[in-house]
Amino acid sequence: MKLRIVADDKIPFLRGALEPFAEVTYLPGGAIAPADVKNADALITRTRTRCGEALLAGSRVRFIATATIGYDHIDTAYLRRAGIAWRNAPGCNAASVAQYIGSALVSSGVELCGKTLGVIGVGNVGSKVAALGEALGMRVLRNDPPRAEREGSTGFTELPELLAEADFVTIHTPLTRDGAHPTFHLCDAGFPELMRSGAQLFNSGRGEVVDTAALKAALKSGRISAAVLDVWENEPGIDRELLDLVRIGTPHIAGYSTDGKANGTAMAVQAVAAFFGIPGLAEWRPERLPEPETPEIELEMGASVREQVAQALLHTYDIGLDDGKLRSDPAGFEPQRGHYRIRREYPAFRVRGGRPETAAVLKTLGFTLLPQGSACGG
Ligand SMILES: NC(=O)c1ccc[n+]([C@@H]2O[C@H](COP(=O)([O-])OP(=O)(O)OC[C@H]3O[C@@H](n4cnc5c(N)ncnc54)[C@H](O)[C@@H]3O)[C@@H](O)[C@H]2O)c1
Ligand SMILES: O=C(O)[C@H](O)[C@H](O)COP(=O)(O)O
Repeated sequence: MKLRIVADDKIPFLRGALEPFAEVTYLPGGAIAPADVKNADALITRTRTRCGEALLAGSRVRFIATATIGYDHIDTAYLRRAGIAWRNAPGCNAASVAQYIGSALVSSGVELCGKTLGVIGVGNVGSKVAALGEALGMRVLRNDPPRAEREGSTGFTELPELLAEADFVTIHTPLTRDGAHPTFHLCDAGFPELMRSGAQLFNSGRGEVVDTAALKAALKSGRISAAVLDVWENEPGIDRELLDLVRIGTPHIAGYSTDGKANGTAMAVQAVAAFFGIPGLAEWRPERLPEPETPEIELEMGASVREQVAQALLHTYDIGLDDGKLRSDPAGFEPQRGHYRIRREYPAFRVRGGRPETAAVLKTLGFTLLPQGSACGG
């Protein structure tokens, strides 16, 4: 008998991949109910399907693949008890989040070179964000107590010191509520008090890592000068007053590059194939990603290095577009995610005409450099 798989209908590139081997039912992630999964062997999910006892008790599900990095929607303790195996997609959209942070930084209007970037949570995403900061000429401080415990403290900074020194603080931890270093409300009322005056706070980890009331108070008092939020407590019912207070607010799309989505889908398909012993899918990937609308960037002659780098980064990802859409329709949080545009990462773009220093930065970030005056695509 064919395998039965229930999959979230908003996972791009998935349709067709497993159909030769399985009967696949596509459903809206947030609406997947016990009756839908009762006779399924496997689920392929996103963050919108809460995978715990309420959904899975009495089902025949043996495997869950989530096409996402985060897995706080999965009750791993229950799955262990129930004998259900699971996989996430580590690193799949890390470069996408770094692209998001790149646009958040260059759109701040601040001269970044020489400023300090504090990265909290230095895993797949945080490491890429740290590398981006260094490519932009920033001094980078890294805070990651679990890593510091495992690897030794060299290269890591204690949180109070990071907060005292960073001009930009960016959060990239998972959401955890127990263990030695829980992150739930890591940014509480005391956190802004430790931040350097004039500093900005970015959160693209999980909304619940930041206490909404504390952040609102800190923004109102000016203790934190500006915030960029991609993730929120209680999504999609976000706090409208907080949205009004932040410099940039987006509907949890930092990881939504087309490349990141394709990676997540590929890792989920490969995980299902490995678990059930399906042949021929160990290297499966979506065939070809759509090209960016305008893959070539002609940098403005005479512009400064800072302006040219900002032009290139914002060309690949215009963060203001997502901010504008959310502000004009905060209730459209989920539809804006569900119908997200094609957004390619830096390596899908070719640049021409930059200053040598600009070219060096963009090359480090993965852009292709075109010689001056070369033919299209040449
Ligand atoms: N906004 C988005 O679209 C988006 C996209 C991808 C990931 N995420 C979120 O970002 C998180 C991080 O992703 P990742 O791929 O880097 O995960 P990861 O597991 O590779 O890295 C997380 C790091 O955080 C560290 N950490 C844990 N607790 C900490 C604490 N209390 N203080 C400081 N550091 C701590 C861990 O040691 C680890 O190194 C995910 O769990 C997910 O919730 C959001
Ligand atoms: O954890 C992740 O990978 C990201 O937060 C991801 O962008 C979540 O996307 P979703 O499953 O909510 O579409």
